[in-house]
Amino acid sequence: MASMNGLRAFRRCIVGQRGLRVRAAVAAPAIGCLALPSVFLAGGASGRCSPVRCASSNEPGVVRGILRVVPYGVLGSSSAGAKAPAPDATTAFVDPAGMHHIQGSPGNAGGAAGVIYKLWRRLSINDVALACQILLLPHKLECDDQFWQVLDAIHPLSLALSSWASSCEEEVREECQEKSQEAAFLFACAKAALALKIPLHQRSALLLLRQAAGLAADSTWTGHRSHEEVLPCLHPATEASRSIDQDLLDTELKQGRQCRGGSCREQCGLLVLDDGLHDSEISDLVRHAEIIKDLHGTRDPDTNKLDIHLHLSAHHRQGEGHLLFLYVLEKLRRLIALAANVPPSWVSFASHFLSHLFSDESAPSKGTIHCDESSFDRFHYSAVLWLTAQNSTTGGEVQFYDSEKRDWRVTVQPIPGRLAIFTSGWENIHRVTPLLVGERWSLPVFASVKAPLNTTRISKACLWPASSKQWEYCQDRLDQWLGISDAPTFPAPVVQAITAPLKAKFHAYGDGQKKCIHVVGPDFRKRDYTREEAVAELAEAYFNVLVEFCGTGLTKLRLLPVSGGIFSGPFKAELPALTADALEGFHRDVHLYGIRGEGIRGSPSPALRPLICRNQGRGD
Ligand SMILES: O=C(O)CCC(=O)C(=O)O
Ligand SMILES: [Fe+2]
Repeated sequence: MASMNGLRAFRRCIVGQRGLRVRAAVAAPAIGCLALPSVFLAGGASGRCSPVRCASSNEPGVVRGILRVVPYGVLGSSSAGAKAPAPDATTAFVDPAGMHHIQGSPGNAGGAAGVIYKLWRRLSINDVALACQILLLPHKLECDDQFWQVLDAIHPLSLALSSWASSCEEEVREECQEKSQEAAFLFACAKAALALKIPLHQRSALLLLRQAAGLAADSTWTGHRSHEEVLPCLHPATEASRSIDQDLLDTELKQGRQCRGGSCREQCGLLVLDDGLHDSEISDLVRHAEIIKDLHGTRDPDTNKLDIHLHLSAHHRQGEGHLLFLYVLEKLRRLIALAANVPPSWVSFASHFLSHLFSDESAPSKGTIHCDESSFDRFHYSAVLWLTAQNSTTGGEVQFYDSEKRDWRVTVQPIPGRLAIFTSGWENIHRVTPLLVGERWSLPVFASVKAPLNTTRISKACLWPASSKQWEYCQDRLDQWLGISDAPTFPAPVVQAITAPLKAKFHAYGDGQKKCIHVVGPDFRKRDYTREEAVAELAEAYFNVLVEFCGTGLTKLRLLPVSGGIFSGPFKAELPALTADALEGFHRDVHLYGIRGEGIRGSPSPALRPLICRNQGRGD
């Protein structure tokens, strides 16, 4: 195709006056990239025209003659059976991205982008080659810029940390390796980045905070246990209402786990671990709690109890103290997962708060006898971390009940850093004895244990797939189940470049073989767009894609209709026409300014300067 005919043909084709198959597919672009015909920008068939500029003449022939509508997707195939080769090393393909995916993670993206990320994911996760390019040799054992660069660029985090450690100079390499496994170091780095509010590192910092909590949980788990009981699980023999004190003790019980709405194992028990937190962490957490108590706390007049929930802590913005609270909570969540013998992703908090009691003769604490799961169905596992010391003289100990012997079976003395984890059912009816002297701080947490997905279905699909569809389901869900789809982010240069809709950024993945231009198209559902505004924004997005393409020196570009999926909103039916207009408008602008960016008044247009490139197309 050459000259204006190309553009006209393109327009006819894309708006559906010709080529029914193409029209149908373009008009319903949300079905995914593989099913989509691409709007295909190729180098001029004659070989003399570049995708952006005709090399042989200075005529402003930018888009004309180089657009071709093809009946396959940017990855080379379509559900209608048309096939083209997968993009090779000389072809860039466009990813119509969503802003929150670019800035967050590709996980769970749908439509065309979702299909592209599947490919992207397989290529870029654990991409050690990429890691090595980015690594500079660090000399210092600090979470310096170098450290963050590595962390932001490589996923999963454990791989990033080991890459960082192995990049250390030989004499400190061993020390780096130790540091990369040390909860305190990783948490200190996370705190530094989060407290300094360095937006770039925030995601890595949160991952790091979780990693640190996971390591700390493992070490507490293997530490000293002052008490360990395996118990038969119990629940009410008949549908029982919430009860406390004597009513609860009188409830008839039978064996078995209730665990409503959850996926608990038929294993119940009580475990007391002694190395829950370091001394400095305990004093920092108490200090944090005291500050919030003094500023915001309101005591329950009936129980003389004051609870500080996470949102109150967050609201108060005690930066470091709040992060410590988050870290401790995450550590407790991990420990519950270990005790419940389930993956951490199964455990979510239903409630948690820093709890304060102080002895007050006028309103002594009551020591209500209760069962956590009887209070709330969704409490499947409980844990309490104690931050102060209590004993039989001071009161404030925790007693667990033996329903068969009808007596207290064990008394646990709170000491700072001690931690009890127990199943929340009727096998663990308990009370806090009235506090007689002093003050008491504890951190009780209540967790639901729930398999995030239908694991039976996943297992079946993975072990005995009856169809390719089932196999796909297996791969998708397994990724999700293992947390893989949540793990990666886009590479830092992409995240840094695409900070707003309409921006585009080229990145080569997988040893530089897969060349992708990410672009965030306008989301026409976000506000009321006039048709002109819609065309203008699309044109800007295409412009940005072409500028990126220009910079690559590549010869072929596979482009699909930007904003063609769910972003098309009210323009869904009209999108093919909008696409044609946007590309035509783009052509007009270039015509106006001239291909070298000289404006009509002779002044260069800086916006168009990047378009002066010499990509020599061969056609495809
Ligand atoms: O603070 C404690 O030691 C335990 C509190 C408790 O049992 C609860 O809040 O359910
Ligand atoms: Fe309790």
